[in-house]
Amino acid sequence: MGLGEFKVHATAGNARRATLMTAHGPVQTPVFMAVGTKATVKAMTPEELKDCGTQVVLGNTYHLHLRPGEKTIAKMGGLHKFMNWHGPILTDSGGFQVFSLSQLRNMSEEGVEFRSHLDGAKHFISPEKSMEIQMDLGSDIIMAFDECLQYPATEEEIDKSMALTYRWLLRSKAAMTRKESLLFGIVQGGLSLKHRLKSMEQICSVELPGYALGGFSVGEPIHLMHELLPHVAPKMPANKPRYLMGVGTPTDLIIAIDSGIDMFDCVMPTRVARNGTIFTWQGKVSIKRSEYREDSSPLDPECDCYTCTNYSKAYLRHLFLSGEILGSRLNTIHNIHFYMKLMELARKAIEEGRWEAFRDDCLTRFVKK
Ligand SMILES: CC#C[C@H]1NC(N)=Nc2cc3[nH]c(NC)nc3cc21
Ligand SMILES: [Zn+2]
Repeated sequence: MGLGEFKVHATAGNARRATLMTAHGPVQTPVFMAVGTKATVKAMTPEELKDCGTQVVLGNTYHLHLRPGEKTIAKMGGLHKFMNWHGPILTDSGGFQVFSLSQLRNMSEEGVEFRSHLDGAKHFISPEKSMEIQMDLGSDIIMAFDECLQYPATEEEIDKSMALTYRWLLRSKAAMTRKESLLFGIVQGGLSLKHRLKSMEQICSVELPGYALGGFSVGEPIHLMHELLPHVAPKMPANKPRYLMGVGTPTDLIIAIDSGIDMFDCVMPTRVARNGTIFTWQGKVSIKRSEYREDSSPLDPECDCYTCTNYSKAYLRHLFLSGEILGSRLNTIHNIHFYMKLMELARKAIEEGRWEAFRDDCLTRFVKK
């Protein structure tokens, strides 16, 4: 397969089993991508990530630009070498983080001037600067620089923001000159089907190796996303990967795959693991519960991860209550393994013509508790 080629091997309704070829190897989809915002997936080594079935790790332009700086990472051989992760890396463009993390100073056609949330220093990011940062990092999949509107917003504000995001996509494409990298556009439009379809028309009119849906899971009731997805995702180019940004729970992933989404990322499995919430095939487990005080069983009897193979709920509860670092590590290993196993089984179910049954079984299992 050539760089950027997206080959669909099997379908089940809107669900697809495909392969995307990147400069650091093939990505089997549907895929869940582990979030490594500051050049690390928190509490896990790259070897542990690989052992859990991780294919793609996410990095972030905003955070890495502020610290340690993309020029430093470039001098150290690029982000793959710097973090010792030699599989595909996708980097977000910084738009979302500037709007959600920094003290926003000044928005213009040119770009965004903002103050660092770390030290208040002034920075400026534009489509060209975002592309330069992501190319310096050596990213395999580069996200276009988009304007991330805060919701709720008026019709006029949404239209204006979509038009700016479109103009910034054209500038991103012109500035992304690294031939090993794949540039993905980002469809905006909030929760209005009319605006989503209009943004999709604009963004997908630009020839690109992949397209993302942004602007969900930014605080809106998740059922609105579930209702919108079947009307939007299947209308995106069928021969290109579709990436749903920042989503989601195991239930969200199954529903989105059923609507035709191929790629996902979410901080949830790693974040909630550190807070003692464990995803299992029987629903969620809160390890701090007193019922687990002398429970010798693993987190999930149906899981074969390192944590479930070697440790009891009693021990993991003890580590959590004691605030031990090992507790975060073992819980994260399990949650990441769970998400990767869920994607592996989804890929097999689509390949083997069992998707509908697998989908329904998951939705029943995950709704408990
Ligand atoms: C509006 C918009 C938008 C999207 N734009 C870019 N560049 N990154 C994103 C990252 C996200 N993470 C989450 N949820 C945690 N929603 C996201 C949406 C975006
Ligand atoms: Zn496990």
